[in-house]
Amino acid sequence: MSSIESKRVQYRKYLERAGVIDALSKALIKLYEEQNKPDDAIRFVRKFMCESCPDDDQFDMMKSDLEEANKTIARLEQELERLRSQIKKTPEEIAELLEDGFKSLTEDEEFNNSLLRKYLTREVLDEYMMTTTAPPTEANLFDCIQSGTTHHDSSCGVYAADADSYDVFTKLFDPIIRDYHGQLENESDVLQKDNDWGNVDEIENLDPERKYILSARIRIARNLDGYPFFPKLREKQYIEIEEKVRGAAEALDGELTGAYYTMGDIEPDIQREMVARHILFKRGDEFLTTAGCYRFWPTGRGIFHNPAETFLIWVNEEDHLRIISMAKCGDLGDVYNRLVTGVTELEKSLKFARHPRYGNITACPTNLGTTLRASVHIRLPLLSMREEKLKAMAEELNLQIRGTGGEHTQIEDGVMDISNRRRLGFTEFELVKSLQEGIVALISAEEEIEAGGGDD
Ligand SMILES: Nc1ncnc2c1ncn2[C@@H]1O[C@H](COP(=O)(O)OP(=O)(O)OP(=O)(O)O)[C@@H](O)[C@H]1O
Ligand SMILES: NC(=[NH2+])NCCC[C@H](N)C(=O)O
Repeated sequence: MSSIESKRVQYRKYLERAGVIDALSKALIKLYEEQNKPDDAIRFVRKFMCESCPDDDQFDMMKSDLEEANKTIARLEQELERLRSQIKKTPEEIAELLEDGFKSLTEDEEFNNSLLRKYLTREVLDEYMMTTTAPPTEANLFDCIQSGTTHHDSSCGVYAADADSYDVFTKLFDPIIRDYHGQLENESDVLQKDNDWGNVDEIENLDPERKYILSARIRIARNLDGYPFFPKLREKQYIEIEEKVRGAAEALDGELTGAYYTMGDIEPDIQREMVARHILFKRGDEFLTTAGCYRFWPTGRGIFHNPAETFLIWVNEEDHLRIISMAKCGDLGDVYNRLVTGVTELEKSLKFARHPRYGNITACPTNLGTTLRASVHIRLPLLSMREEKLKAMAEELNLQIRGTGGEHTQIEDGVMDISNRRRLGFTEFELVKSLQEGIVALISAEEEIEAGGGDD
């Protein structure tokens, strides 16, 4: 064997060992995580890593390959750190994190408009300092507010770590929910009644001449009963959820017939291309990252869609399911119809979580209730140049404006994403209808400006 070949053999062995260590360390960390002994895990893995390294002679032979080997080890170390940061914290550590987060949030003079900032008072913090949700999840307040205390520019700033979080930390969540959805005056016990899809035929094509609307989309979120939300999901649960949703989706028929693609099997280039075509979610939203949304990526994540790409299910993004209906035109009626059929079918085989007060339950309080966001990508060049007028109309019509790259993106070339802002306290039908009315009003305003008026 030539010395190069021999080096390669050694190097392969070395990498194999690194692979073994990698797998082993992950398993170990998880085991120790259960027992709340992170340091033992790290020590054990490091010791194992040393024992498994090639001896000195072998090391000499692989010197030229050491850079690669080091990268492998660095990746392993990084993985260890990543896992370590997820390991269960002591109540004292949690209290310290909460104090620090509260301090930095309340002392920030520049970014102070989040709902978290508005409702996280000293009293609320003290009351929940040592509280956790029910086992086995045992989420603490920090699991819910970590994103908002890190990103002071959040509009909301909280995510429920499990369904129980809404009840256990109610003095924080309830006012946030009622404020966001315009229900501050509503004292009733039930803020969201049963699903009510209404008369689907009343929803129409909003732009039959295809002058303004490029596409329409309605999505709802669902979470499976009995599982925590993304901040506390374990790797095994990600896989279980994916399996359940996949099974239910693959049983759909007619126009909804499609295939499931697990994220790990979608090439990165293809993923990027699907994101650019607005059909796939992206990884990396900073608010979600801090809340723990991308742990164990790409495990359990994926997408189901029909060949026409008009019916899609996102699996294990922000919620366990995002059920989506789309069309490359303004036919909101067609989109709504398909969504209703899809969710009705899925409900037959999946048990979705509901809250007695808030209805369909989601990780983010802004999505509770109907969980429905109906949107159009619309070109309104004249109105978009009149920013104040557009903003005032959106406010009046309860609409939200985003860029077409998704949430937290900017409007480009007069094309924007306009959707209903509220999701709770109204029926599904009322919200889609209100988006319909809002879009009709915006198109009329655009036409008025086109005709030389509308600048009052
Ligand atoms: N009407 C639409 N036509 C085509 N694509 C759309 C439409 N509305 C949204 N999208 C696309 O869907 C993707 C996800 O959008 P975005 O993240 O803003 O909202 P979402 O999926 O409703 O969830 P969330 O509100 O939780 O962020 C993006 O690629 C966005 O461009
Ligand atoms: N995808 C969402 N849930 N968006 C709404 C809120 C996003 C972010 N946490 C904020 O507070 O600004």
